[in-house]
Amino acid sequence: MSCEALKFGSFTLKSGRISPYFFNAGLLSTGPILSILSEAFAATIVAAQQPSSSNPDHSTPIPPFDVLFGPAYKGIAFAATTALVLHTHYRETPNIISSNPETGIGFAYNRKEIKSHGEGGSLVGSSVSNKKVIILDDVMTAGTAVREAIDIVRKEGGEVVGVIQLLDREEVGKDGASSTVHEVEGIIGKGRVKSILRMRDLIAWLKSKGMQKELEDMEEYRSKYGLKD
Ligand SMILES: O=P(O)(O)OC[C@H]1O[C@H](OP(=O)(O)OP(=O)(O)O)[C@H](O)[C@@H]1O
Repeated sequence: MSCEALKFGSFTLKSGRISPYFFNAGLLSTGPILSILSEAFAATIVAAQQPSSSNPDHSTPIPPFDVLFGPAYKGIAFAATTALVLHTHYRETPNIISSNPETGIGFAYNRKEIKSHGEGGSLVGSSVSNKKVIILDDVMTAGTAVREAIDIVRKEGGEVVGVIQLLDREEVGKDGASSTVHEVEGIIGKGRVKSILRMRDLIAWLKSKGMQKELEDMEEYRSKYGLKD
């Protein structure tokens, strides 16, 4: 909220839903905030790699991996800075990396525009061929960006073993039943989509701050579009 990446009010989403909150990760754009953010991505990855008994939601652990992929544009910074944090803070942690620990975790991203000169192609950064890859992004709505990223990685011969999003809005899809998270897990495996924050965390935080009006609006939205546990 301090940098207005999270706003409360009335916002029309891509889905047409009128949301009482809006998240614009493009405003997470200073050194201190990127530092907090990449620490959180790295810690979420490492927690998701622990055996299910010590893993927060007891799901199948994400296996050791090689490359972080950030969908253009906003995902690019997340992948780059998290690769850096995994190197500076976690390189001694066993079994994070499936390839040579000396090389460390790579990062890659897609181009939105086709480039016909120079190296060409739509993938930039570390090769994902025969590599295990984790995709990082801010939020999924319909899941278009993440699906596209999965396709790019697969086309290049890589395997997507996890998706980490910054915020899970915990909403039902258009059909009123499944969520985008469930749909993406249908592609890459159950329990392989993780998030740093969930809508329920925002609600708990609003409660702790006594922000009554925002809390009521969020509860109302959740009763309409929220995932049923
Ligand atoms: O699940 P989806 O329906 O794809 O929506 C989520 C995507 O949309 C936003 O990016 P956008 O495509 O606007 O690109 P940007 O990062 O260049 O702003 C966001 O950063 C996600 O990548």
